[in-house]
Amino acid sequence: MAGETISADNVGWLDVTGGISGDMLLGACVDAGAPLDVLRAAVAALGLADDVELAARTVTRRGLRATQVLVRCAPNQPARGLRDILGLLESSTLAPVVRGRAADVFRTLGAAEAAVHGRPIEQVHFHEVGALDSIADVVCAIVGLHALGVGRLVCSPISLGGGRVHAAHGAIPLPGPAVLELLRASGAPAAGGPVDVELATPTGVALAVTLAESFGAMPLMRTTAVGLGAGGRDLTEHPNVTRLVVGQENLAGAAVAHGARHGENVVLEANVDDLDPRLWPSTLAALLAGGALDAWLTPILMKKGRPAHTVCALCAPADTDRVRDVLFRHTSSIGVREYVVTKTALARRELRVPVAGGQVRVKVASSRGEVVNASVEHEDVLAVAAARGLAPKIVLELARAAAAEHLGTPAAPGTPAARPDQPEHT
Ligand SMILES: O=C([S-])c1cc(C(=O)S)c[n+]([C@@H]2O[C@H](COP(=O)(O)O)[C@@H](O)[C@H]2O)c1
Ligand code: NI
Repeated sequence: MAGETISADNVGWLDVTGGISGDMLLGACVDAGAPLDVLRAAVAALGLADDVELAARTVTRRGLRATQVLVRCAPNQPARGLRDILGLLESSTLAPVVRGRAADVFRTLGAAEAAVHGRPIEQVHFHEVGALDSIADVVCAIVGLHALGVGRLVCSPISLGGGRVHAAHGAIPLPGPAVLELLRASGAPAAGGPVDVELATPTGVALAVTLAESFGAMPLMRTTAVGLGAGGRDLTEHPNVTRLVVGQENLAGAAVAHGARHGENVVLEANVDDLDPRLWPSTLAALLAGGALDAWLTPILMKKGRPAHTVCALCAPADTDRVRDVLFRHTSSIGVREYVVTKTALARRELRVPVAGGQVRVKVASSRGEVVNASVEHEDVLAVAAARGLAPKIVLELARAAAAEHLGTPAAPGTPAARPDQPEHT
């Protein structure tokens, strides 16, 4: 795994309406095509090859074929806290990206346990979670997703189940305290039921809320692989499986040709004719602070000939509730329209160009492999201008010219044909 280059061009949709645990996600990855040997190599990279054995078998759950991954561990393992687990990851030869994501999952879980038990995170005991099988589950699920090329993960709402589970400290009500805290902290959508057994474990939920970029329905994709990971039980009412759907997001021929990515966002909007106009700037700022990717105002003429504004906010589906709350809190509107929009985003990269002794970032966008836009980061222009005592317009022109020279493109509009002389200053 060490030093391995991982391609992450695919999107993954995790259907956890049948529940999620660490080993169910692992089963879904293997079922979707992640080679078991790659996962075993990850265990070896952790230095645990002698202690953890992975096996996979085909099972049926409510008539559905699925893969169950069995993680067998050497007995008499020491109790491990967050520091031990992070140390294990740090001293491994796993790829840095895998180490980092696994550490994120355990920190998320540690924070939830700390909150639930009212202890500092360093003193948290991971009860069952600290066992080797959970460490293997987390690391191998992350490696499995990477082996499938999943760069972006979307997750369905989580089915939690219900009833009680018998754990180290006795019977605990479900959803368990750690799961509830993970849900509270992440804002992930979840519901109890539909059966009275534990469908979502702390490790499974920590993986979902840490790795998923957003929650919702299956995103627009061209499906290339489907994997079903089995839980331990074949319930009579409900298939106890986690499903993983892997696919390509670059759907439309045009988008593929442009090297662009599709994504789904939500637009929330309302027509408002009675808000004190001095409140609009703070409203737009609050929308952005509340999670909106963009927020804007359009002057309109409303019914009854009233001059008014349409306030719009664009956000990720997972942020819709928060952004809607801001709209209601900051405007006088008592209703909001919402619709899902798709977006084609060109491939982009960041360039840093030296300008007047400083550095300015430039966002370079390409279509069909050709650079079509180079956008200078204005905050950097202002910073360099302030540091060097120059007018921002001079720094902007220098940055555009430097970017054009670096990219071998004609100077962007607004860039002078010849570079202005570097002003002297002491
Ligand atoms: O033993 C205790 S105290 C205990 C606490 C909690 C909390 O939510 S706090 C949960 N559990 C149960 O342990 C297993 C762990 O599953 P993993 O797959 O996440 O390791 C699960 O059944 C939890 O509900 C135990
Ligand atoms: Ni606990």
